[in-house]
Amino acid sequence: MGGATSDSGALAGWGPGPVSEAEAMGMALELARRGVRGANPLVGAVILDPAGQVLAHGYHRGAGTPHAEADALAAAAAAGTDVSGATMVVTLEPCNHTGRTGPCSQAILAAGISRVVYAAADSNAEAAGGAAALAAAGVDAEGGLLAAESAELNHRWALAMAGRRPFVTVKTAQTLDGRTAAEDGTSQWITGSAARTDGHGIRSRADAVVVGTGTVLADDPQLTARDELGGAARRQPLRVVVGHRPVPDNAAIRGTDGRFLQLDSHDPEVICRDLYGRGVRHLMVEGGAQVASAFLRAGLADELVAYVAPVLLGAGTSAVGDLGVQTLADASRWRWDVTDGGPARLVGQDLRLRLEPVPETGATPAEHHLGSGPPRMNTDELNPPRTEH
Ligand SMILES: NC(=O)C1=CN([C@@H]2O[C@H](COP(=O)(O)OP(=O)(O)OC[C@H]3O[C@@H](n4cnc5c(N)ncnc54)[C@H](OP(=O)(O)O)[C@@H]3O)[C@@H](O)[C@H]2O)C=CC1
Ligand SMILES: Nc1c(N[C@@H]2O[C@H](COP(=O)(O)O)[C@@H](O)[C@H]2O)[nH]c(=O)[nH]c1=O
Repeated sequence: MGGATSDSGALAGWGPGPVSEAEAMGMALELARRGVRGANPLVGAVILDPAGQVLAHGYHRGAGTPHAEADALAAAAAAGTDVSGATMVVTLEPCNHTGRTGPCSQAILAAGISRVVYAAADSNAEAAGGAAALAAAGVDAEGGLLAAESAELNHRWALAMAGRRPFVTVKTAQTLDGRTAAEDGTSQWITGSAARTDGHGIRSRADAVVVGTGTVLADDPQLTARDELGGAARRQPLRVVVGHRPVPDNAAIRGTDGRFLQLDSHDPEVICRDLYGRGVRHLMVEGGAQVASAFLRAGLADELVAYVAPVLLGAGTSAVGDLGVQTLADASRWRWDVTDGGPARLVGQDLRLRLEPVPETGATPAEHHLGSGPPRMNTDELNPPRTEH
């Protein structure tokens, strides 16, 4: 029986023969890395027949889209592949709750999967319990295979979950010399329309977008998510202003849809706690420099997305302000994020860079990325360039 895949590309780098569960987990981790960061963890799944042949695979494409297990099951169903009696190898414990999608534990049971091998347990209390539910229904559920690799992939997401705060993406649009505005405060536009549309893609995935009063008074931003033609995206974030000064009654950010909020605080922890209480699980910080720096100083930046324009200003506002770093040894160090098509991509005329904080384990970025798991797939083939989000 032929294997089904959720992508047009096959699992490049892996031969057609049977694989072990550990090798399948390696595949699932590579699939997970295709996903996009945000409110949900990156997850990949591979379905094996009893002989170890790959029947189907899938991954999670971000909040609101099918989970990896559902994606793999859908791929199998679309190909007419019977997965009853098969093994689901997945990088995260299957969820047991109805969020924006249904519980994976139920989908797995309905498909007749008889064994589930997962890597890391789900640290999201709202979704956990899938393994126990599966075991109670007679499925052979086993956790822990390559758990460290899976946990490492989602280390910042897990930190956010444990802290009961949103996953935070800090986005900047900057010049080659790291400026986000000219000396007179003008900043529209540093990056081109393609990069701005890409940034709107993050807005539409995020639950809330935050700027400081300085940005509101300087730019009068709309802060809505819009497509390349300026049309409203289907999903709109809550528009949040932080700071003491009042937001003018006629400010564009107020809009007319009621999705506007001002928080009279300078403290990122307070802001995160408040927004989490309002259901915000992915927060995008759009600046300006003072607010972005405050999140960085507080260790509350889980992802950095920098759009770098081929422009020099020589003076003006720096993308980030004082981080309390006096000497190089104290520098805030980041690593390139290899997920979601890779850390660097040309978007129109601008370069989009994506980074994540180095986990505090002492391992080097290379050690983190390469891990010590089973043989790896060809990442180039797994990460085809994507043109939009
Ligand atoms: N290219 C880009 O990516 C972007 C560029 N910009 C540009 O940046 C400039 C504005 O920068 P900036 O003034 O830094 O803008 P901010 O949006 O960071 O606003 C700063 C103000 O926010 C309030 N505030 C809230 N939290 C904090 C905090 N933790 N620390 C300090 N202040 C806080 C304070 O005002 P209060 O007294 O009211 O409390 C402060 O004066 C503009 O020229 C704008 O065009 C802005 C965003 C993105
Ligand atoms: N200048 C600048 C950005 N600036 C950010 O976008 C906000 C304006 O959003 P809106 O009014 O919705 O179009 C502005 O206040 C600031 O937060 N973004 C970018 O992608 N590229 C740019 O060159």
